[in-house]
Amino acid sequence: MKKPLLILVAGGSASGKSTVVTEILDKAGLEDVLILKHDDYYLDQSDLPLEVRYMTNYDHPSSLDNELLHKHLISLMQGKAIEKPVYDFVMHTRSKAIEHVVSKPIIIVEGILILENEQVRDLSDMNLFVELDDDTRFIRRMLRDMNERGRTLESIISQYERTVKPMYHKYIKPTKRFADVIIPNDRRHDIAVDLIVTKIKQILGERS
Ligand SMILES: Nc1ncnc2c1ncn2[C@@H]1O[C@H](COP(=O)(O)OP(=O)(O)O)[C@@H](O)[C@H]1O
Ligand SMILES: Nc1ccn([C@@H]2O[C@H](COP(=O)(O)O)[C@@H](O)[C@H]2O)c(=O)n1
Repeated sequence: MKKPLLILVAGGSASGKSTVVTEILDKAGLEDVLILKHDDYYLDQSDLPLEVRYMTNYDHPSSLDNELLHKHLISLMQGKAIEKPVYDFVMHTRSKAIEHVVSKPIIIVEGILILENEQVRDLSDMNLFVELDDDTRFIRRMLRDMNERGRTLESIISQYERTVKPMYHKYIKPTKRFADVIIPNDRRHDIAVDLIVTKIKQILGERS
């Protein structure tokens, strides 16, 4: 098996990381792709009471199990399968489920802090950063968290002010400097997507 192509996709919460990844894959006509969410690698907190878990700073690098992610990426890059944790956003911890995940020729990992860890960056072939202003991201996150993550408006606002916004500016935005391409999600970004698609095809061609 050829070495898989690893792409890391960072950007603030609700900046459009998943949406842009879908756009890239559709445009490239790529199907044999493994998409991993860094969110699944939040540390297990099942030993803590729920009230304490509510207060965890989920936008700080220390909330993520990068050691496990790194180990899993090494295995996947060697063509081996992994047993991946599955995160439960309602209970704020890992769920009891474990997912058996097989390696694919293209591996994409999305996450707010995916470009923060040097060991993970060292494995990557291409780093992308999706950019969107704070206000639009806040509105999109609010709608998503109420509809999909079981949150109240009050909890979304207080979490945003306490951790999401300050951590974005302290830890997430600075990782833009590690990006090969910055994708603006508040205006046309078809040129950025085309360049990325061309580069993916070039690397895959060289490896075949
Ligand atoms: N260009 C866009 N225009 C309008 N809505 C968008 C756009 N990009 C993403 N969204 C919406 O914003 C929300 C967050 O997008 P998503 O791709 O899930 O972000 P992320 O993966 O960064 O958290 C989703 O509801 C998505 O449909
Ligand atoms: N228990 C948790 C864990 C994480 N979050 C938030 O998720 C955001 C990252 O996910 P995106 O899909 O938005 O990139 C991050 O900003 C955390 O605040 C949470 O609310 N609860």
